[in-house]
Amino acid sequence: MYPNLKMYIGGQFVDGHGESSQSVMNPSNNEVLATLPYASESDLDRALESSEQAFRLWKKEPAVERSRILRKVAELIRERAENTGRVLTLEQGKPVREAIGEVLSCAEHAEWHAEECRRIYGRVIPSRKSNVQQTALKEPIGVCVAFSPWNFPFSQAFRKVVAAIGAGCTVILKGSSDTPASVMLMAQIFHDAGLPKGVFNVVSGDSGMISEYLIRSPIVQKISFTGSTPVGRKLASLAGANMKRCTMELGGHAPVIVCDDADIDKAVKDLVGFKFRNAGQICICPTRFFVQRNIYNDFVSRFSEEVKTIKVGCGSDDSTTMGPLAQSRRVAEMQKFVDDACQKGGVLVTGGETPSGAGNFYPPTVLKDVPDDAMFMNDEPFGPIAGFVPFDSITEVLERANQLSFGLAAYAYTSSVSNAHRITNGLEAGMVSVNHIGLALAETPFGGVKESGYGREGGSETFDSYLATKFVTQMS
Ligand SMILES: NC(=O)C1=CN([C@@H]2O[C@H](COP(=O)(O)OP(=O)(O)OC[C@H]3O[C@@H](n4cnc5c(N)ncnc54)[C@H](OP(=O)(O)O)[C@@H]3O)[C@@H](O)[C@H]2O)C=CC1
Ligand SMILES: O=C(O)CCCCC(=O)O
Repeated sequence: MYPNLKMYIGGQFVDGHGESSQSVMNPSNNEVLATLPYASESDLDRALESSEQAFRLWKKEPAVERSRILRKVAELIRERAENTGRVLTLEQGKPVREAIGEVLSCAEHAEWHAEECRRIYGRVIPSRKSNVQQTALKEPIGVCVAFSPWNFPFSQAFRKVVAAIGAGCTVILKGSSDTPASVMLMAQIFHDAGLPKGVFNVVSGDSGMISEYLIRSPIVQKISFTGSTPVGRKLASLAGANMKRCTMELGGHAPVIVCDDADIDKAVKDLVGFKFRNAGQICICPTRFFVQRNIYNDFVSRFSEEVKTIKVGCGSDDSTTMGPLAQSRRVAEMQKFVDDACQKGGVLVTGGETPSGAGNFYPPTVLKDVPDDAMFMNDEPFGPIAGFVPFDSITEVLERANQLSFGLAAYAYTSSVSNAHRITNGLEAGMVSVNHIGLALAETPFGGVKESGYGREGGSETFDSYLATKFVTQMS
């Protein structure tokens, strides 16, 4: 089931020539799945050269042809979703239904970009002289490099690749070392859809060496990264020093505001479902739960009762509703968040204890009365922990929700139009969802503000960072 791992360079699936190697682990049992190919500098040079050569032709490829290939990609994604999802679960751990859903969502991303890439319009600007024609052209910027994470190993990589290719750019992808098969199977789909060689390359190995080498290359025009804010800061600095354009999709610490006039049943169902999806390893995951004081205790107990229905287990088991954490190091991290919150006065309501045995399992955990100085309320837990605090007024809760340097997603539940208006206008976030969980669709912009990054993926903004505007004025 788990494939033999290769890189994809110049239209061929190849081994790495780097000296080191690394095992890819199964998070459900900590067993070795495969050995990760390690790129050498010469491998990276071949990826750079093939991308640069391919760009010379791909940038002139008519949009209708780019669109046709992306539609074929969507078709192949749907055909291969079951197998791709099951492989994704083996290396990342999420329940197989979630994994298949992640892969299928990329068929929608492919179709969105197939439609939108035919609407990359320039414009004619009325000139001051009758014999002068002024036009603003949109042109693909060139060879791009994408660094994608392990939490949504297929969809977070796909968002970058499909936008670059749809815009007429070429792209070198370095997926997470923990989840390499997902991006290799993605390369196979683009290959089988007839994408010309060199338009899409996949490399793997030492993240630090690869990013340093590629970002310093004069061939590369842009980078896109999804991952932690500390790594994002490092890559953005390197990109800045080398004058590369950047898209940064970084960490988050989403506040949830539940007003006393909310539909409690719906809020509990929605929020438990999304909080513990992917074992909470989602950058837009609801994390700090602010609940209005007069419904606080009732909400916490109803939320916790719902949490107890979650079935933790191996992602390949169809009855599992929450899998393990992707890496073993994250289990100790979770315990640190819980112990610190409790030592500082927080109350453990359910979960909160590291189980024994194989696999990176950690129970869905609910904390209440979490003090502001707790690690949990300041650093991104990126795991299956919900922390509750009461609030009294909208003014107070907006101040607390905006307190952190993160600004990715935020949520609110209220039946009051004026509360919804005040909250959506008052929150410092790139995305706000009110009375439902409605983010990360192909047709809607995805991205953050403050230290959650910049740039947008998806929506009508999706090609912006892969295009340059050329102004042409011509006297006849
Ligand atoms: N915004 C998001 O969607 C995501 C955010 N995160 C953040 O990361 C934190 C924990 O994940 P963890 O993996 O431990 O975090 P890291 O910051 O160590 O790694 C995050 C990602 O960045 C990559 N990476 C690390 N160093 C470099 C580098 N020098 N050059 C290029 N890529 C690099 C990693 O790839 P590799 O594994 O191959 O080294 C990994 O995919 C979470 O708390 C969360 O904040 C994580 C995933 C997704
Ligand atoms: O956490 C991220 O990297 C992106 C979240 C996407 C969520 C989704 O696709 O449903």
